[in-house]
Order: sequence, then structure tokens, then C-alpha cells
Amino acid sequence: MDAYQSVGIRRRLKRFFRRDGRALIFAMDHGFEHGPTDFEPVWEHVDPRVIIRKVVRAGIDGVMMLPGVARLAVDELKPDTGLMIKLTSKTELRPKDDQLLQSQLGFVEDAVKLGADAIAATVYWGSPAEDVMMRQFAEIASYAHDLGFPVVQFAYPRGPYINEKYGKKEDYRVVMYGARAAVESGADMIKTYWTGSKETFAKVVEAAAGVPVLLSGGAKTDNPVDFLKLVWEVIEAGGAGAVVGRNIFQRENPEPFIKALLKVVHRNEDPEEAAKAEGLL
Ligand SMILES: O=C(COP(=O)(O)O)[C@@H](O)[C@H](O)[C@H](O)COP(=O)(O)O
Repeated sequence: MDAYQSVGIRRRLKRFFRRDGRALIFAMDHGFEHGPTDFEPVWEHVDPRVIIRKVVRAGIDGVMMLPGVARLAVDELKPDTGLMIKLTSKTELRPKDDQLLQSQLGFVEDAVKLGADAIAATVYWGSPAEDVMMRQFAEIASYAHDLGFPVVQFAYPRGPYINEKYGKKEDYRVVMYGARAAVESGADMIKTYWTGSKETFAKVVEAAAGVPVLLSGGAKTDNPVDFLKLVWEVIEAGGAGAVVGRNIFQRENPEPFIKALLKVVHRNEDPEEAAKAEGLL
């Protein structure tokens, strides 16, 4: 028989992943991690309740946020919307060198009290502060797993030696290394960078050996179809979906865009067809 915790982890993962094993998750940690200027393109979305209401109405599978944002916005979620609480972050107000550390700003107990379905933390693999983030992740994962909660790692390689050796953090060998390190440190779900091609992203997925790998969205594309095409490639590469922030909340009318994204993620629909069907073209 399975331990109670294993059952809890499996059940909670299903709040994000549909039967196809894929998920589209909305990211709303930018007010802290990038600053409120990220919301200036569509300022009403600075209020988490306004944008969460829209993404939930459009059918999003899950949302990711810091504890204080969850406190403001959880009433907008449907009972089956997956809630991922992230317990680490950093501000961009720190001196540049110190931005290679994500600090812990909340505890597993906070996520449990908020009704979380998964708990997330970032590790900047290759950072001079890697050791601190590894320990944070280990402590969070150990406790969360004990309580039956899945743990998500934002596995982001970044640091001076990576730049020196590989030229850029999006080099697939670096992203693959981060994903593998996430698996080996006990992650149940991984969020990471796009590597530039379907073929290289497929290697990242393979290195994760069955642990779902989701794309970390990135900056808003001017043409919505460009982002739909990127997500289509992630799915073709075996990726389990995407965690998307700016490409959603920086659009005036995010709902048809989310519906098109859901078609790409869950039905492998052609990006242009999905965009046309939702009136984006
Ligand atoms: O990981 C984050 C920031 O990463 P960054 O340091 O900007 O590379 C999060 O703030 C976001 O949740 C993540 O980037 C997803 O949001 P978008 O990139 O799609 O806006």
C-alpha cells in the first residue's frame, strides 16, 4: 500500500495536470520579483483579483503566486484550480550581485494554511549562493513531501561561471543540467528556460527522466502567435506545458489568448488555427 503522503502528492498534482499530463499555469509573482512596473502595460492587472478572475474564467489549469498575493486572490479561484505557492523570491532592488540568491519569504505551513496544492522554490544552479538555495529547497521539499505536497523547482541555471563556460544560460547543456539537478534534488515538477529549439528542449525533457518539465514563459511577444508557436514546440518536445505570466497579464484582452494557449497545450492544435479560432488573427 502507498504511504498516505504519496497519495496526497499524486492527488494534488492532478489539480494542475489534466489526463494528458499537461498543464497551463498562470504566474503572478512579478510584483515582487520584477516590480509593479511589469503591470504598467495593462495597469488594472496590478490588482491580482482582476487578472486572476480573467484567467480562471478562461479555463487556466493552475496559478502560481507568493503567499501574500494568494491571500488577496484565492477567492477568485474555482475549487479545481491548482494553487501553487512559491516560497522564495528576490527583488530587483538588491545590488546586482546579490540578485543571484532567492531568499525564503514564507514557510511550508503558510502554503498549507492557504490551501496550496503544490509548493515551489527557485534554485539558481551555478550561482555563488547555490548552496543556500539547495538547502532551502531541501528543507522545503522534505517537509512538504512529509505532508503529502508536491514540490516544484524553478530550476534556473545562472551565474558567472556559466556565462564564462557556455556563453549563455539558455544553452541546452546548462538548462538540461539544471533540470537534472532539480530531479536529483527531489522535484516533482520543473519550470525552466526555453533552449531555442524543439530538439534541444527534448533533451532537457529526457534528462528530467519523467519528471514534468514546464516552460518558464519569458517576455511578452508582440505577436501572440509567436508565443503560441513557442509553446507548441515545447509540447512537441515532450514538455508538460508552460507557466506564463507577462504573455498573459500584459495583454489587454488575455482571455482569448489563454483559450488559444489551452488548445495548443491540450490539443496540440496548430498555433495559427488556434489563434484564428479565438479571434487573435
Ligand atoms: O521566474 C520568474 C522570473 O524569472 P526571471 O528572473 O525574470 O528570469 C518568475 O517571476 C515568473 O514567474 C516567470 O518568469 C514566469 O513568468 P513570465 O516569464 O512568463 O512573465
